[in-house]
Amino acid sequence: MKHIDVTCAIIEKDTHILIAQRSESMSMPLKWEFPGGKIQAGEPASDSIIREIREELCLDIRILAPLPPSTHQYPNLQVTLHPFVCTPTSNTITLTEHADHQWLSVDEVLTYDLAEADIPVLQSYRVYKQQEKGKHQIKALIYTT
Ligand SMILES: Nc1nc2c([nH]c(=O)n2[C@H]2C[C@H](O)[C@@H](COP(=O)(O)OP(=O)(O)OP(=O)(O)O)O2)c(=O)[nH]1
Repeated sequence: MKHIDVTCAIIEKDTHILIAQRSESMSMPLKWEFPGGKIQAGEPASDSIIREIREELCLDIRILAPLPPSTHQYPNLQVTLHPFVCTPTSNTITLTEHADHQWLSVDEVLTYDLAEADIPVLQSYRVYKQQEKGKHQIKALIYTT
């Protein structure tokens, strides 16, 4: 069974995150995903995601946090996704491979036809956001007491 390691970016802007639609000529045509791609031999995952987002979206990003890797078994392929929560550091998106992109709330993302491997990634992103919210509440408590 073929196994690949793939980085993907959950790019945040305000309260929305970006998903991209795979083109008809890609594998898993027209599925929606977090943009990214295969990690090259010897390449750190954090370098891979910055390279992939530059190549696919012509966008510069800064990594805010890694999320836990998640492995999914497709019928003929095993994919381990290495997700990173990111913020854009440049303004314009130009798609070089994908058919479309959308900025959406997490609830809206769930209504799109996502690649199956991305569902657990979205769940860990929800957990991450809850933890971040908790940290901010603790900080606010410390500064107001
Ligand atoms: N980039 C990305 N790929 C994903 C996600 N979820 C998911 O199952 N995949 C799969 C789709 C592809 O099989 C693989 C990523 O490889 P890739 O983006 O380099 O795809 P590709 O079309 O170049 O691959 P290939 O089949 O042409 O070799 O991982 C995701 O959120 N982001």
